[in-house]
Amino acid sequence: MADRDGRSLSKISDSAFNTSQNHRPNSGKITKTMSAHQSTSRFQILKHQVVGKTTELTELKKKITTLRTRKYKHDLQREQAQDALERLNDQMTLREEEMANVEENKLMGLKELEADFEDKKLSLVSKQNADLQKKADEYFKLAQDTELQKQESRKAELSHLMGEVESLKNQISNLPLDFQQAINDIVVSGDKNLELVKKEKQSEIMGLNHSIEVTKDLILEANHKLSKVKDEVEISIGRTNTMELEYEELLAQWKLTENSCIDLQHEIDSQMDELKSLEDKIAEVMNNAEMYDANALQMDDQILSLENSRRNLHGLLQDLKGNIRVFCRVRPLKAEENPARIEFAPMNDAFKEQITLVTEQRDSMTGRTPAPKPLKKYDFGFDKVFDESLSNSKVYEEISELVQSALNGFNVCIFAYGQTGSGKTFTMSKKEDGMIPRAIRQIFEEVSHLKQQGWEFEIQGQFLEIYNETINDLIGNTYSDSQKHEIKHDETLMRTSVTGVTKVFLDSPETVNELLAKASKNRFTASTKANDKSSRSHSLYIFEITGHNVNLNESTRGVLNLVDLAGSERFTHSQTTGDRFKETQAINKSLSSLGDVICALGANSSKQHIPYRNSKLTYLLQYSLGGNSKTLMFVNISPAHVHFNETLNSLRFATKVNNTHIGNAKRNA
Ligand SMILES: Nc1ncnc2c1ncn2[C@@H]1O[C@H](COP(=O)(O)OP(=O)(O)OP(=O)(O)O)[C@@H](O)[C@H]1O
Repeated sequence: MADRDGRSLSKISDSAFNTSQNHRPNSGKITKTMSAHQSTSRFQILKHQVVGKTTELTELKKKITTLRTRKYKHDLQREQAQDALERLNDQMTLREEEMANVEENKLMGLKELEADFEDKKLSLVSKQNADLQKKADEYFKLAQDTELQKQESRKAELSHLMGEVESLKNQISNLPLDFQQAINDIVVSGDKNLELVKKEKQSEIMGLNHSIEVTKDLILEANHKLSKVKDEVEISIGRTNTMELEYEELLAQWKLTENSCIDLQHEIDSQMDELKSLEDKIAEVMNNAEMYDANALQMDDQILSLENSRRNLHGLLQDLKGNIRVFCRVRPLKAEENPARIEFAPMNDAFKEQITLVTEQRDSMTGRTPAPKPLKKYDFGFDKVFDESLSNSKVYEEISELVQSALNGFNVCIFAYGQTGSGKTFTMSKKEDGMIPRAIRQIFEEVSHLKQQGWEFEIQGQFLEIYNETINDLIGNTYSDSQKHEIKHDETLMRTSVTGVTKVFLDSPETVNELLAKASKNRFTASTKANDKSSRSHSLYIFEITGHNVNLNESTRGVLNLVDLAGSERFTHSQTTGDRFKETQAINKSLSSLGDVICALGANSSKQHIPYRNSKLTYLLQYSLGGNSKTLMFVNISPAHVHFNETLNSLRFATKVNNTHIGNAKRNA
């Protein structure tokens, strides 16, 4: 209830109570607990960050391991490919060597064959020549021997010898032919042998050629495989290069990551330190909080008792100010109005604010001011005087305590009194700015504030008007002049109700504003039908506020009546008959009844009859005008000189009200 206290006691100077409210230990406890909560939530955030960073680190490590495995596999493949290449190179070298050997063998075989053939040929020829020579030598020797023998027996045997020689000659002639034949045979057989050897060697050569062809095919195949392997090796080398680049990139990335991991680790470490110190602080705060909780319980009791004192002090302050107060408000002169104006000379004294009406003494016949200008002054004193420069917000500052009283369980009546056009509606109902919208906002703000201190409030509203002593419901679905609404009083509970008038539960300023708009629309519709009736009807906005506090075991019920009265102007000649006369009569009756009731209440005699029944207005407000209530009347006045008399009358009526002192107000039970 600090605001309640603050607001109600702000007017009391040197109020140590107010100061102690602002520094009460309970608020300290809340601050420390909040700081403990903040530390805890900061700790949670840091923890969350640490978990996130650790996960990131693990992911990066996994990625690096995968890449390392991939690199290792590629390296292995590359090495295998290089081995295969080397093996193929070796095979190829072997094959080439084999092929060279085969070629060499072939040439050597051929050379051997040729040499063999030549040797055999030469030995055969020399052998035949030697045989031939030998035979020739033998035959020559034989011939010589025979010659010698024949010389002896030549003659005898000449013929025989001659025959024999002849036959021998034949034999000799025949001998070379055989011999030739034999040589020929030997050559033919040598050739045949040579052919056979050749054929043999040729078939060997063909076999060798075939194996050379096979070897060539193998070499071709090996070359083909080799180029394939080379291609693969090229690809593999390309891949390896890419992978090496990738690997280097990853390595750089890994380095960076490692660095950021290190930074992160540092950050984590420092955050962990921070967390640790926060945890220590939290533990300390929690310890303190427990201590504060214990103190808080004690404080709560003190607050409850202070709250009671505050309420009593607030009541006392209101009593000191008097239960009926009058605020005078002067509206600005309108542009379209005659510039001739009443002069006001406001001045303050210790208890009242003074307003002095200064007017020229005019000649009643000519209406002109005779020279020199004699001035006439009328002095009035009210609780407050607001000059035309003051805004509604300034005015509201002065009434907010009264509105607060309704929440504290008092009946409050705030009237706006004055002639038509003097600023009553501007003061009371101006959209969002008037006393009614401002009071609504304050009530709902206070209700939500007091909720924290265990107060639960219920607000109900009735919006109605009194025109020609007839009550109309301004927010019912069937606004109609003909509908009869009766005022009922419960004398035991001191409560008033009006039959058939809509009573709504109000749960937000928005709901109230919607209803105010509806009420104003209904008034406007009716006023256009009935020749500006709105100026000649009283509009009443009644808020019933009930509250209960379980902690204090206390209940309150206050009624806030906000009333925009009908124009207070007197009869004019044009109003002596017809509806206007009736209207004016009804307004005058109700306004003078209001004055009479207030005066009777001020007479302060228990036996004094209070004429509530003299008008619907006073009868309806019976329980809100008595000693149990607080009343504020705005007297709205115009500065236009043309309204001088009405202004004077308004100020006189207000003075009558202001001079009344009704006993101390009591809260409703
Ligand atoms: N304090 C003010 N500052 C500026 N303008 C004002 C002020 N008071 C009244 N007015 C203006 O004066 C005119 C008359 O005011 P308003 O309608 O509030 O008078 P009223 O007394 O309620 O009249 P009625 O009895 O006809 O309802 C309006 O145009 C209003 O805007």
